[in-house]
Amino acid sequence: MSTPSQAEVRQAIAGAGTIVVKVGSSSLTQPSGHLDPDKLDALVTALAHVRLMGARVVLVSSGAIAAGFGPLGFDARPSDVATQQATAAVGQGLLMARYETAFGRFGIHVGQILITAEDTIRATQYRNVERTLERLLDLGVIPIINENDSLASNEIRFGDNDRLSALMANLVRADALVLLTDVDALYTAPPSQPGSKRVAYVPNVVDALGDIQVSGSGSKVGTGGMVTKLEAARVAAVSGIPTVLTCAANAGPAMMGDPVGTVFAPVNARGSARRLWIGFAADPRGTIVVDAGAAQAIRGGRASLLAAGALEVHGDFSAGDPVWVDSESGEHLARGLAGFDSEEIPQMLGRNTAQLKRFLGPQFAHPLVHRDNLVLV
Ligand SMILES: Nc1ncnc2c1ncn2[C@@H]1O[C@H](COP(=O)(O)OP(=O)(O)O)[C@@H](O)[C@H]1O
Ligand SMILES: N[C@@H](CCC(=O)OP(=O)(O)O)C(=O)O
Repeated sequence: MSTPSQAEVRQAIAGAGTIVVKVGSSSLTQPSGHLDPDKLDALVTALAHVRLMGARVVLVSSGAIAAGFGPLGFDARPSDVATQQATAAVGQGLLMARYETAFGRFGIHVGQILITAEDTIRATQYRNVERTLERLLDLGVIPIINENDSLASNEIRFGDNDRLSALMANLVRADALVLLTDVDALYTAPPSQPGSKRVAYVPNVVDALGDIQVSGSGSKVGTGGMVTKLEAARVAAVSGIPTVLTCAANAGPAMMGDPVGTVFAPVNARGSARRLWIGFAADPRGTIVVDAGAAQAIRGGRASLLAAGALEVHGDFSAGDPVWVDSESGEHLARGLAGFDSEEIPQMLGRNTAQLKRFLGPQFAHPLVHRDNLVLV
């Protein structure tokens, strides 16, 4: 795929039929960290215009914790996980009530989807989310997505809505991803550093960022800073989706293709959404180590991982969980969804399909990871 020009990428964003917009807590809050209804209203106005012009819009919105801590009587955003989760449970409803009223002024309905990594990694649940979003968009509704903070545990959370928004863009096969934050663009260094310059165009976010310095969140309320936004732009780019990153006040112009913020070109043609999801959505729970023959077959890109080529299994996982597939030297070859629980695998190691069937039963005569669930890294 040849690299498009900046103008072409901006044009593609302006013409997007389906658009995923992510807004961070820092763009919805006052300096004190509390939710700012005026900022929320201004964002809704920009999104409503795009929706009323015919685009399908998905909003990934942070802000549940920001909306919840004031009403609960806290002076600042809580820092321990349990209080954050409780605060998000209170704030999410308040946040949605604001969105419902604000979009209601334009006659637009919203629908809430709260999601955890765990919910979506298994094929059936992934398909359910996909189907629900599709139907909501067909109905003209704006789905509003947030991580299900109250259910997600530290180990399994997406961790930040930047990455979640890129995965959602992939899942709904969006034509553009819009990342809205409290800076107007990506800079060559954190904007507080003297001499940092705006970057208007990133033609290849996968390998052309060596000279950009990024840091974590600059605000009291945001979580991932520029690091997770670049990760989101990367996931979108390899999914074939262009991204624009700018401040919430520029949402309208950014979606019209005006020269604001930073645009990131797609670096791949669109791949299978499901396989990309396996590659990015969740952290592997274990590892299956394979011999040289299996490693070669997997690198070829079309083989399932058979027990005959597997040497060791590490970790505690269930069938359907994501796992690493590693070479004997410890190199990650692929990510995949395990076909068996980790405790079932040791007895299968090194056995061919006929042996598995004869000694363990026909239910074991299947790949450890089927090729449809295997993604090279
Ligand atoms: N190179 C950079 N260019 C722009 N912003 C940067 C850079 N490095 C770090 N940042 C910081 O990232 C912050 C945005 O991230 P964050 O606070 O997590 O926002 P959000 O709540 O929108 O997710 C900015 O306020 C800025 O301080
Ligand atoms: N899910 C959390 C926000 C998590 C998050 O990614 O925040 P941010 O970095 O502001 O986009 C909430 O709603 O408060």
